[in-house]
Amino acid sequence: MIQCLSMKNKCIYFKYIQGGIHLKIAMLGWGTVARSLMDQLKQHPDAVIQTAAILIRKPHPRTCPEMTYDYAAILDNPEIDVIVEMIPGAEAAWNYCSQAMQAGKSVVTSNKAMVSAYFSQLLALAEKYKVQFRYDACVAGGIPWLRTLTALKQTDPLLSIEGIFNGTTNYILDHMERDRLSLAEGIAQAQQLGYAEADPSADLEGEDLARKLMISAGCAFGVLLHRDQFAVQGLQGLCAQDIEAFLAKDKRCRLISALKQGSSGMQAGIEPVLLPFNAPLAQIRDNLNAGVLRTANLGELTLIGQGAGGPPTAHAVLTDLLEILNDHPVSPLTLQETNLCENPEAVRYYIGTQAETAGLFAELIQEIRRSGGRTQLWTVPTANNRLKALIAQARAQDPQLFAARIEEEAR
Ligand SMILES: NC(=O)C1=CN([C@@H]2O[C@H](COP(=O)(O)OP(=O)(O)OC[C@H]3O[C@@H](n4cnc5c(N)ncnc54)[C@H](OP(=O)(O)O)[C@@H]3O)[C@@H](O)[C@H]2O)C=CC1
Ligand SMILES: N[C@@H](CC=O)C(=O)O
Repeated sequence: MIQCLSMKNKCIYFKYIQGGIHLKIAMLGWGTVARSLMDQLKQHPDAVIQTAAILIRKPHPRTCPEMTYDYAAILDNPEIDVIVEMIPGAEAAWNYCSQAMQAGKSVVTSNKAMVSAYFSQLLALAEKYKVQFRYDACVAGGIPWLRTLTALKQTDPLLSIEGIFNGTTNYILDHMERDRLSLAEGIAQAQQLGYAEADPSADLEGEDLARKLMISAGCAFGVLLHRDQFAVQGLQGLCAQDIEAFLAKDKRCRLISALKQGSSGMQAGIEPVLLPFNAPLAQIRDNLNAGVLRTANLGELTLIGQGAGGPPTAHAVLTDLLEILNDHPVSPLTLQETNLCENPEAVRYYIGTQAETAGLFAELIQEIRRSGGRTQLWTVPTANNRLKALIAQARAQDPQLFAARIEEEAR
């Protein structure tokens, strides 16, 4: 029996099979996340979700009957309720997902490049065509981060979010320290483990984090951040001598994203931070992610879990699918434009660079040493914007410069 449930102008087809409700999906992509999703669908005790089609692209061969190169046929198939989009990059995915919603199909995606680039358009399409749009897998892999932000802000406005949201770079930092891997070896291992983006420079240079911060900002604060509103610094230039210098000072480097309501407005930043060994975020190992949120009444809440890789990401996709199947409503989200401001506090930085460039910081040096041809300096507390401007100038001279903000005490 087929029953048409009320999704206003378009129907989702539910089938009652042996007493269980059945949802038909089409997967877009057949990579790390899609294969893990297929495994989890097969393991699920109630066979409630059926994969009717898998969109692949040539020259990938059709290795099972569900595989197709024909997206139009997927869109035309009225039995397919949900498009599960798991490909890299914004543009092709946006074409697929926008067409899907216009065809009355709900969309579940793990694609943060697309969601961050087309966030308000995707929300508007879902509203217009009365379909569901779910994207929990886009941030922090298996941690229910976005759904927690969305739920909490309804009772208590969020004050800040921060944490570690890229499994690849956390894995690299952890294993450069523990196994003395080089940056290149760390990237290669993270790729093998299925943590890295198709283009791993998105992980290394922090663009993946920028996308995740933009999506988190929408769910936490209802704001639409644009990529050109905030600076991002990744791990480019980091070398073994830098790691040795951090250890000698009882510091551990982590790539931290933060978004907070300051006294003069909202501040956003993504950069490497040197944490004392006993800081909570310094304990985050391997590909784990840790999201810390603060609200006025709840205080601080930290969620730690698998942040990258097929199984945790597919788990988040499956959770979204089951919510659609169970007809859980999505909390309405509208995004407002906002202005960001600079952190006005004085900060200290570590800078690893070549001898010639180090001279730019002459007035600000608290400590300086040389190691293996690298000049390593620790600055005195200095106005944030002055230091950032000097670092940008120095990096133009030495692309291998690595800079990290120093956090003095564990918070
Ligand atoms: N891996 C992870 O830990 C996480 C990934 N994500 C996101 O999930 C998505 C998938 O990631 P992942 O599975 O790791 O990526 P993979 O690179 O492993 O797989 C991507 C798949 O998409 C296919 N594909 C690429 N472009 C197209 C296209 N235009 N049409 C049809 N198929 C296409 C690729 O096909 P082909 O083989 O032919 O290139 C491949 O099968 C990405 O958006 C990623 O950012 C999100 C959270 C975590
Ligand atoms: N490349 C990403 C994958 C998950 O979002 C990461 O390493 O975190």
